Amino acid sequence: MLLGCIGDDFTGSSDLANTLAKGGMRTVQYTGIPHAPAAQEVQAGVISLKSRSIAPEQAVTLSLRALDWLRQQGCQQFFFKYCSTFDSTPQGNIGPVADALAAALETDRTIVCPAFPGAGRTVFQGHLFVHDRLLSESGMQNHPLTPMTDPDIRRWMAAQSARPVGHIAAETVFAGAGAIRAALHDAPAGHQVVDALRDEDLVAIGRAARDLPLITGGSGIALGLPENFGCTSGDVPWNGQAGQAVAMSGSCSRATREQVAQHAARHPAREITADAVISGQLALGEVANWLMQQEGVPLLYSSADPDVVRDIQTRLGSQTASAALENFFAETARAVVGMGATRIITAGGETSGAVVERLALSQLAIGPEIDPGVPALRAHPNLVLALKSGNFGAADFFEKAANVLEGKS
Ligand SMILES: Nc1ncnc2c1ncn2[C@@H]1O[C@H](COP(=O)(O)OP(=O)(O)O)[C@@H](O)[C@H]1O
Ligand SMILES: O=C(O)[C@@H](O)C(=O)COP(=O)(O)O
Repeated sequence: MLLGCIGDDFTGSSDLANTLAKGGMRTVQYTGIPHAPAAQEVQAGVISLKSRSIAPEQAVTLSLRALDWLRQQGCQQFFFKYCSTFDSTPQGNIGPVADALAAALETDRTIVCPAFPGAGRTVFQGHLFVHDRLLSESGMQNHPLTPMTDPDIRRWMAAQSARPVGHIAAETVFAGAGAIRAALHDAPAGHQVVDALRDEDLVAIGRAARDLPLITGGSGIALGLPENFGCTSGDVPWNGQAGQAVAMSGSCSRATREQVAQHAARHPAREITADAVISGQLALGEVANWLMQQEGVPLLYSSADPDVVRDIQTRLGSQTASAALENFFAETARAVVGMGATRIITAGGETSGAVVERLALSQLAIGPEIDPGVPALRAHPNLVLALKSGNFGAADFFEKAANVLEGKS
């Protein structure tokens, strides 16, 4: 293994694995820290953790254990993947995990770059934009677990990290890999937030980061990495999977809410609420049966508007509401797979993590891209998945994913 990656959630990890696989690296996504060595042919290993919204010290412990395993596989470079909308709180977990990984790798400098222009995320003057809005006005200020209320990544990172936070500005990035490498070399020790507006900026940053032991960022920054290892892009093979498809959405992000509305107009869809789950009104077996009996691509969703989420969180507490819903989706996924569902589509990082952990899948092979940042994944000969990041995908994502998983594009 050449490149060892640690993703702080499952959708983000599949996003990164997608970029590396498209870049020609033989990539595997591991669900949690593997118990056995990697297969010999794997060049990039992406360990998915559900560490974005847990206590910082737990996230650090898990990430260091993942690092140990990746080091044992012989990796030459390490990548800490977080969200392109920098999902975190002033306590973490990006800063504490980046600090701990840098300390373990005995490196005094690394880069911080959530940019992903293909999905509309750019960093300029140290500020993160989602399309033409600042992060804090993009809808991410209403995220149920990690509301992003400050678009200045230097300030948000500095709140979380014990290390100094610097900045490499767009003018330097536009001057190319040599200029970025020199800026990294001359910068004082610490984390450098790097501006990036275009894919070519990310490729230049990737080239400049060739000798850094640790890189941190969104999947965009991985665009330039396969080339550093002599890999060139190629087609990702896929055998379609027939059988029952089931979609589940626990994401309340803006893009997902649109996808849910569009899907519900054409396919069977059923809403669940935290109240119904917690009060025990909702019978898991009945919901699973309903999903398995539907035609088309049935969707189970809790996705709701910010005012509805705020009301539930005020009454129940955000952790209680999230845990109840994540657990219900995970148990439902286990039930429908037990009943023969072969294509599972989930929306939302935490939601997807809960589902994949409950399905006890050890690793996922990377297939073709469904929409930017979302690959088709094969868990085993009878089960394929798509794990959609909350804000990714076109309005018809669920139907499109079911088709790509089936081998119809
Ligand atoms: N209606 C709702 N009310 C409160 N919390 C919700 C609701 N629907 C989903 N959630 C919770 O919000 C969180 C959404 O996070 P996640 O699944 O990571 O989505 P995203 O990828 O959009 O961030 C999950 O913990 C989920 O259980
Ligand atoms: O970088 C991204 O935006 C994604 O890869 C990602 O991490 C998304 O996380 P969720 O929106 O929580 O699914």
